[in-house]
Amino acid sequence: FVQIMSRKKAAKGKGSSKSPKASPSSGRTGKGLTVMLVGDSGVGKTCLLVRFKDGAFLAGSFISTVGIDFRNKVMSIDAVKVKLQIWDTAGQERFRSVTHAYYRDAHALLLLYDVTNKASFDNIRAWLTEIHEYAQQDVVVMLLGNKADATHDRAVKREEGEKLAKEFGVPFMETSAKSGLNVELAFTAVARELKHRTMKEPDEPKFQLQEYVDKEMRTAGCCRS
Ligand SMILES: Nc1nc2c(ncn2[C@@H]2O[C@H](COP(=O)(O)OP(=O)(O)OP(=O)(O)O)[C@@H](O)[C@H]2O)c(=O)[nH]1
Ligand SMILES: [Mg+2]
Repeated sequence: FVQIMSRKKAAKGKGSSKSPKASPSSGRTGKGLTVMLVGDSGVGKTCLLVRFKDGAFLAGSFISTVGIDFRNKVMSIDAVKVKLQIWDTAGQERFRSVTHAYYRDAHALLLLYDVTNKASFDNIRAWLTEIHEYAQQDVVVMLLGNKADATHDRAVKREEGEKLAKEFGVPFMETSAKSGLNVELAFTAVARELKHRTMKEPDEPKFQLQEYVDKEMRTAGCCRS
């Protein structure tokens, strides 16, 4: 198996996990929780990750990810440190077979479409089929409508995203890598869900991901960023 890295990472080589070899075989063996970003090319997966990791937005020219890229981030959830290993996949069709190899080791998937690109939304069904085929049955999936800041170019209504998510029984929210809207929340929500699963007390009620997300958004007012 040949490791392919994005050009950006190859050039910079900083901030990424030291050993991408840890995957795909050891995703469930103490390497932390693995969260994989999937969705069409250009929907903003890399930007979402960079926003989450570095708090910055990559404006300017679009550098499409080649193969797969890795970033680690430690989060503190209820005073417990949770290590997330985040896999940023290439959305381009020609890298699909690379991505397939990683699905089974992912604990959570953030599935993105671009609210300004109807085709990326229409492809969500195909992505869900692919997930069903390659990922673990108990994988946590969350649907994200990214680029929510781009009001003038919007092509997919928030309600459409909500409806699709409901149909497939997955939690949903709109995000923006540009403004930062819900970026932290998206990762926190899946990390919480995964933490609950691994450290479950016998009497503890099941963690309700969508309820948590809705509550967090309410308490943050209309525009959490
Ligand atoms: N307005 C706006 N633009 C965004 C946002 N997120 C990403 N973009 C832009 O969308 C383009 C694609 O972003 P990327 O993050 O590189 O897309 P990707 O999903 O990683 O694409 P692949 O690596 O090819 O799969 C870039 O030009 C970004 O500047 C967002 O939240 N709002
Ligand atoms: Mg990318």
